[in-house]
Amino acid sequence: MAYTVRWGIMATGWIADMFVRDLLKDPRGRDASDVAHQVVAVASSSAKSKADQFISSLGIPAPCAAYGSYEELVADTNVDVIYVATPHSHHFQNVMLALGAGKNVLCEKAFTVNAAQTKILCETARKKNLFLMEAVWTRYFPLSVQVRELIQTGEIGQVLRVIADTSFSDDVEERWGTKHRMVNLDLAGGCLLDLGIYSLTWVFQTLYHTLPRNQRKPPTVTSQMTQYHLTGADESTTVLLKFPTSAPSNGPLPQESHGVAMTSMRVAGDPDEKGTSGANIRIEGAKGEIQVFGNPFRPVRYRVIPKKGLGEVRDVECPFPSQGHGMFWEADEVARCLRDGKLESEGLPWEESIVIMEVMDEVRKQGGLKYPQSIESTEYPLHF
Ligand SMILES: NC(=O)C1=CN([C@@H]2O[C@H](COP(=O)(O)OP(=O)(O)OC[C@H]3O[C@@H](n4cnc5c(N)ncnc54)[C@H](OP(=O)(O)O)[C@@H]3O)[C@@H](O)[C@H]2O)C=CC1
Ligand SMILES: O=C1OC[C@@H](O)[C@H](O)[C@H]1O
Repeated sequence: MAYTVRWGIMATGWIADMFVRDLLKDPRGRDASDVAHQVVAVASSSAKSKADQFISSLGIPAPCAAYGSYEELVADTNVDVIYVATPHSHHFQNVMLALGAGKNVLCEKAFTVNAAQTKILCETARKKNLFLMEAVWTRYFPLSVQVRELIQTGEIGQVLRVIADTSFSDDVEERWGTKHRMVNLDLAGGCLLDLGIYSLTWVFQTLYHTLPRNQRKPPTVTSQMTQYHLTGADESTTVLLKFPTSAPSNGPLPQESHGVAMTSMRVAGDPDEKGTSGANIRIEGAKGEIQVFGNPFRPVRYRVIPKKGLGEVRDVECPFPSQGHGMFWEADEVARCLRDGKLESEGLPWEESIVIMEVMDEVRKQGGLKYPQSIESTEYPLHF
C-alpha cells in the first residue's frame, strides 16, 4: 500500500508550476510505487484567483483548496507538508510561518539568505518535531545517487579535486533587467544563491557527503565576485574550497581535496547548448575521473574515465521518466522521510545545508555583497 502525502503549495510562480506537474505524474512510471502524492491546497499571496487559476491550468484533481494568503494555507488541517516556492528573500519568514502552524516543510533553494536564518529554521523544526528539507532536487536524481556510490566504492580512487560550473550567458540587462528575482537585491538575487548553489552542491556531494558523517569538515573559502552594474547583485562568482579531510588514503596522497565552484550569468558552461564544450562537472580521483554532462542542476549522463591501464571508458545515460522534470524524486524522498518519522533527509542533512550557507555567507563577505537588513534579519515575524 502506497504511503500518500498531502501537499500544500505556497506560491504560484514558475517553479511551483514545475513541481506540481511532477507531483501529478504516476510514481509507478519511476518505480516508486511505495509512495503517492496529492496536491490538496494552493496559496497565492497576491490573490485567491491566482491559486484558482493555478489549480485549473495544471488540472489538479479535486478536492484542492485555493487560498489568497499563506496564513490560510498553513492553517489547513488537510495539509501534511508545505512546499515553499517563493524568492530566497522570503524563505525564512515563510518557513517560520509554516513550522509555527505545525506543518512539515520542503523549502526551495537557497534555503535562506544566510546561515543564521537556516540555523533557526532547523532548530525550530527540531523543537517542534517537524520535517524540514532544502529542496536541492539534483541530489535525489538517480544520477547523483549513482555518482556518490561510485565514489564511495572507490571507482576513481581518492577524490582530490572537483570542478563544477553552473553558468549561462544571458543578455543580463535584457533578460533580467533590475526587478527580476535573479538580480534584485530585495529578493536576494544574484548567481551565487540561485545557480552557484548547484556548483557547491556538486562539490559538497562528492567531497563532503561521501565521507562518514564524523569525518565531514567545513572547507576553507577563497573567492572572487563580479557585481552586476545595474543592481549590485553578483553576476559572476568563483569559489575555491579546500576540504581538510578526504577519503582515507593508504599511501602518500594528501588528506585534503580542492573544490572549484563557478557560476556566471555572462559566460556559459555550454555556449552552443549542444554540449560541445564538454562536461560541466569533473570529479577527479587518483584512479580516474567522473564527468557529468548537462546542466549541473539537471544532468543527463555521466562518463567514468579510468586512469590509463585501469579499465575502459563507460558512458551512462540517465533519462527522466514520464517526461518529468525530475522534481518528483525529491518529493518521493519527502514522502519516505514522513512515512519513516524522520525530521531531516539523509540526502541533505540540516548540518550540510548550514555549512553550505556558511560558505555562501563567506563568499558574499569576501565579495562585498550585502542584502538589505530586512531580508538578512533573523527576526520573526517581520513584515517587509
Ligand atoms: N529547483 C529548481 O529547479 C528551481 C528553483 N527555484 C527556486 O524557487 C524559488 C522561486 O523561484 P521562481 O519560481 O523562479 O520565482 P517566481 O518569481 O516565478 O515565483 C515566485 C513566487 O513567489 C511568490 N512571492 C511571494 N512574495 C513575493 C515577492 N515579494 N516577490 C515575488 N514573488 C513573491 C509569488 O507567488 P504568489 O503571488 O502566488 O504568492 C511568485 O509567483 C527560488 O527560491 C528559486 O531559487 C527557481 C527555479 C528553478
Ligand atoms: O534552481 C534553478 O534551476 C534552474 C534555473 O533555470 C533557475 O534559475 C534556478 O533558480
